[in-house]
Amino acid sequence: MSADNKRVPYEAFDPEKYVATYYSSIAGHKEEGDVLKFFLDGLYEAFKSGNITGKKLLDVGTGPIPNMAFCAAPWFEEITLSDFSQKNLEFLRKWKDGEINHMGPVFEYLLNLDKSSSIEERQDELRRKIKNIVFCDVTKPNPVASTVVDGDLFDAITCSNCLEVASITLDEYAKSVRNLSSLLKPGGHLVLEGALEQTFYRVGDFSFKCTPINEDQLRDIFQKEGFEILSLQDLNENYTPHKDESNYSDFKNAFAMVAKKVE
Ligand SMILES: C[S@@+](CC[C@H](N)C(=O)[O-])C[C@H]1O[C@@H](n2cnc3c(N)ncnc32)[C@H](O)[C@@H]1O
Repeated sequence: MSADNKRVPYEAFDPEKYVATYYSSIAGHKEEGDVLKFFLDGLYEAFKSGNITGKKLLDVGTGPIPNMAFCAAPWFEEITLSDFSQKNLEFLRKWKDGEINHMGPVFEYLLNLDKSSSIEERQDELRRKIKNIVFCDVTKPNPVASTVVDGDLFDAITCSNCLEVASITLDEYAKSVRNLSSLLKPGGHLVLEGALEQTFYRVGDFSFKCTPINEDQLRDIFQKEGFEILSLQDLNENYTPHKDESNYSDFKNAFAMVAKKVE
């Protein structure tokens, strides 16, 4: 674990509690409004056209949940999942080996939108295409050093609810964007989702600090770091908002963004 991240005690992140709190049903946690549905709809929208495609995909800060990779899998040959927490990496390996099947409600919801094939087929495809499950620290240059050999960069990166929790200041957030960008081919896509103006979120008894970034700051950072923003949605009136009083997190809004690294 890096020195800087000692202040981010990710050994306290309990994958089972996280899944039980935020992903046990498509309604998500009752204090969070419709944010899970919004994130999943955003993923479906990003990938449904097939325009985001290529050989190698990296998912950053996967946590115990490969939902972004699930939507991307039909369009890529090789997938790398990554996370800072060894507990999450172990959890993902167990899921890939078929020892855990915790993704039912999320996969069902996504397949209902795209009506392509059965959950079993899509889950098998994803498990087969996942080639690496590796440690990642987005706050460091070359965040997944072990998987980028001879400058063979990724065609696309997906990342949800990670950048704002991996950093505490906007400067750190911008550095993490730069670090991610260094892994992406020019012209490659980034599909990013997350919380806006969130200062903490809780897993079990543990409260994790976040950078309370807003939409203008987000746009500004990505444009300065050499991305063209192709789409940026936030929670609109179609979704139930987050409760004002919540023990679990304090986000004011959420976003789903597709951006392209300028060539
Ligand atoms: C709120 S969870 C999000 C998990 C999943 N992507 C989702 O959307 O539900 C945040 C994740 O970011 C990971 N994380 C925290 N700091 C990180 C860092 N410096 N580099 C990479 N991942 C990090 C945590 O281990 C955790 O799995």
